[in-house]
Amino acid sequence: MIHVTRREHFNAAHRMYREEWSAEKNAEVFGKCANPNWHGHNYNLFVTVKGEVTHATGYLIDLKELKEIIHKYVIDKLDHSNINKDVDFMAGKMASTELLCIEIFNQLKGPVEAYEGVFLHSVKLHETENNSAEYFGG
Ligand SMILES: Nc1nc2c(c(=O)[nH]1)N=C([C@H](O)[C@H](O)COP(=O)(O)OP(=O)(O)OP(=O)(O)O)CN2
Repeated sequence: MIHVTRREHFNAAHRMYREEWSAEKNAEVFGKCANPNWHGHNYNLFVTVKGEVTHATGYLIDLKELKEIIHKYVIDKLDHSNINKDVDFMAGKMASTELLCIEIFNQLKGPVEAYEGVFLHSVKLHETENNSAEYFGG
């Protein structure tokens, strides 16, 4: 069993707030992240797949193909987007690092595992240099 990781990058805007809460409560819970002016992050995404190496190629999966999957299902939707407003798989969800990480995993699981013998192991998402979330499914 080998683990192979592809790193990707996207820029996106978001805001942490709940419509049903007052401005005061949003500010109390989310601090500067609730500011009505949207703010952006330079996100770094790490997608790890696992399985056995194919003898003939020495590959688990061609990383060019993994890149294309990540772009089609995730990056093309998120890059230069407003996560709260523009991204179909985040509709109705809080734009936190945790939920974004989980939903990216859910987007990628089917397309990655359409490759025989390839399994999605984890998705790790850095919102800032210091803040990240990692999801292993389930
Ligand atoms: N559990 C979570 N907590 C927070 C999240 C989150 O997604 N999940 N998000 C935020 C903010 O959106 C943002 O990530 C924090 O920004 P900031 O405090 O500026 O983070 P830095 O790493 O740049 O700041 P340092 O304190 O200088 O490390 C807040 N909480």
